[in-house]
Amino acid sequence: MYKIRTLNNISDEGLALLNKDTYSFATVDEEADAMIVRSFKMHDMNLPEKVKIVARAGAGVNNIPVEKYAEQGVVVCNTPGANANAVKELVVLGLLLSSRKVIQGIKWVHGVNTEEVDVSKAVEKEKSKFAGQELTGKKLGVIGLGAIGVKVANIAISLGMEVYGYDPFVSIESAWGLSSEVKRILNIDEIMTECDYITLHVPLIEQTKNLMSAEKFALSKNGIRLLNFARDGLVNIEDLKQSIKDGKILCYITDFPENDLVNMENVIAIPHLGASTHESEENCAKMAVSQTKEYLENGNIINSVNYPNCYMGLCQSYARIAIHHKNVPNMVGQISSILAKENLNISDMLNKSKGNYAYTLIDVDSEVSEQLINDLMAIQEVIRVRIIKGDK
Ligand SMILES: NC(=O)c1ccc[n+]([C@@H]2O[C@H](COP(=O)([O-])OP(=O)(O)OC[C@H]3O[C@@H](n4cnc5c(N)ncnc54)[C@H](O)[C@@H]3O)[C@@H](O)[C@H]2O)c1
Ligand SMILES: O=C(O)[C@H](O)COP(=O)(O)O
Repeated sequence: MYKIRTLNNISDEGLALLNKDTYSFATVDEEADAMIVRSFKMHDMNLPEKVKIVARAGAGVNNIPVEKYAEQGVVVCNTPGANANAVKELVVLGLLLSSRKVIQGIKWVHGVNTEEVDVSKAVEKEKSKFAGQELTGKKLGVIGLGAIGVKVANIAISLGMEVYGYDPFVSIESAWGLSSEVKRILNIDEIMTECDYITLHVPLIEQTKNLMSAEKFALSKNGIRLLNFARDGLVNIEDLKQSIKDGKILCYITDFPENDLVNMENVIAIPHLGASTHESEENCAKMAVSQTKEYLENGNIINSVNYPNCYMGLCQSYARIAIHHKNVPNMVGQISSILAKENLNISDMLNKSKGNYAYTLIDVDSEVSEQLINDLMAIQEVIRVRIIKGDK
């Protein structure tokens, strides 16, 4: 029986995939074999040793100490693309809200004193205050062409925008999905100088902190619209405030409100609703739960951000040995000589690495002794060893 701990509300449709004969819910952290999380900040948490996998039902993993967990032999996975459509749709709304004074107009309508004023007449008098601009023909810069950036770029093309895309690490899959009408930009400064609208779709990592700062705003035209549906921390808030005052930024629309921005003119702050649709929550939860099951039951790693993806299907031998270790030379040699010493026959094997960490899956034809597990754990670079019962 495996115990699952949820650190945020996770969609019931996803949790329903946890069959009751094999899974139950942990009420305290210490009981958990796996944790399923959305934006709960795990950095200050002491992760109990029993936890083997953390599944992020969503994209961003900056709330999880990914490297530290790798060192503890804990797999962290996310659900790439599962909420991309929901975010894309909100970005379209962001483009429109930053172009048309709809929010200001609605506020004005709600403020009309209908005891004294005929609103239908007042509308025609006042509406000129709320005139905006159209998207068609304007230039949009998309920074980050992953699951979300590609969808945003493509829909902007169909809205008649001229789209500039910047992503020095774009994947082949993303490149295949991108409209050929998107102009590939190799230097982010060109996005700043050319575009009327800029939208951010990169992860928050050390290299992207303060990606948008005074130096970049200095390059932009006056009156641009900046959309941030990716993360706070990507935009330097002090520099942003100054650029709004200077008229460089006509509208900053963000999914990540911060105290300094909440009541600022020309800022539209949304309470982190990018992924909050029924469909996206269901998609993310189903993916996170399936990946958790695959790892706990079969040792297979899918969509991991700190260990290599590794898939050997179901174990059709006697048992499967799953070994988390450092990515250093001679690990496979050391592991297989321990198996040979115990006269254990290998029927299938996979070894993969990602950065400083590696993972080896070995299917064996007979029982794995406690001694063998201890011998494997005694290898200095081995972090965790798990035995999974096979079909035979
Ligand atoms: N508002 C929300 O609710 C919401 C929902 C989902 C994701 N997000 C945020 O959006 C981010 C992107 O999500 P995604 O699903 O598209 O992720 P993704 O991993 O599919 O795409 C991220 C892209 O950013 C690119 N990138 C990395 N560093 C870069 C840099 N310095 N310059 C330019 N490009 C760079 C990568 O190559 C990749 O193509 C997530 O990391 C998360 O922070 C927010
Ligand atoms: O990175 C993400 O997937 C989004 O920011 C969504 O976060 P949430 O699951 O907390 O809504």
